[in-house]
Amino acid sequence: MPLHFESCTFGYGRRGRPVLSELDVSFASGHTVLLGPNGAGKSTLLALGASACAPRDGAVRLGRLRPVGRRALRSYRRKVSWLPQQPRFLSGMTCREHIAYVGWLKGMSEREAWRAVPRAIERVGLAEKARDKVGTLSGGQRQRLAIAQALVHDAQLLLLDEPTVGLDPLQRRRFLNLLHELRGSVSVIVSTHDITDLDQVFDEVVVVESGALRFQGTVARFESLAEADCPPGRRLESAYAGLLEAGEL
Ligand SMILES: Nc1ncnc2c1ncn2[C@@H]1O[C@H](COP(=O)(O)OP(=O)(O)OP(=O)(O)O)[C@@H](O)[C@H]1O
Repeated sequence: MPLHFESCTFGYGRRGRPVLSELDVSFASGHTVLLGPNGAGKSTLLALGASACAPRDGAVRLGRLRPVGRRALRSYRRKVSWLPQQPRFLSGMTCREHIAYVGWLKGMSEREAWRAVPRAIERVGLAEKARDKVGTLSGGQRQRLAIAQALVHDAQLLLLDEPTVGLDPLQRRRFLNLLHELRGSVSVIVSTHDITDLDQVFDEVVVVESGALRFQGTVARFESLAEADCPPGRRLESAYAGLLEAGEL
C-alpha cells in the first residue's frame, strides 16, 4: 500500500525549527530502503508515517486513508506497523506475552493475538526464547522481538527504523531473508545506514538529506551513480558517497 507525504512540514515542539519542510514524497508498494546522513530526518519521517506524530502542515496518507480523527487513526494504525529506533519493552513479561500484548494493543482480540504469536516468533528465530522474560534477552534478541511485534497483526506496511543494528551476521542474513519472504504480501520501508546487499532485498531507494528529498529511484538507478571504476561489491557505497558529496560542492 503506498504511503504519501504531501507537502509535509514538521518540527519538534511548538516553535522548533522544521526538520521537514514541505516535503513531497510517495513510497510505492513494495520494499523501499530509506537512506540519509545522521540527522537527515529519516526517523522523523517514519514516525510521521506511523502516525506517532502529526505534521504541522500538509498530510500523510496510506492509500486514501489519512490518520485524522479517532476512527481513522485506529484503522490507520492497524494497517501500519512501526519499529522505532529505540523500541521500549516491558521487561517483566515473557516474549510471547509481549507479542500478544502488542497485537492486542493493535486492535486484535486477545484470542486472535495469542494465536498469532507462534508464527511471529518463529519468523524471527526466537522460538526457544518464547517463555523467557524480555529482561533476560540480549540486545540482538530484543531487536528480533521488536520485529516479531511489528509482524504480529499482519500489517500492510512495516516501517522499520534501523532494524539490523545489534544483529549478528547470521541474524542479519535471517532478517534480510525475512524481508525477502514478505515480498508481495506486505510493503516495507527500512531506514538504515547499512547499505551492503540492498540490491537483494529492495525495489526502491529514497535518500533524504536535511529533511529534503535527495534521490528516489530503483536500486539499479541508484547503483548507476557509482564511480565507473568502482569494484562490484562497493558500488552502492560509492553511489551513496557520490550523491551526498555532490551536494556538498
Ligand atoms: N525528540 C526530538 N526533539 C527535538 N529534536 C529532535 C528530536 N528527534 C529528532 N530531532 C532532530 O530532528 C532532526 C532529524 O532527526 P532524525 O532522528 O529524524 O534523523 P535521522 O535521519 O533518523 O538520523 P540518524 O540517522 O542519526 O538516526 C535532527 O536534527 C534531530 O536533532
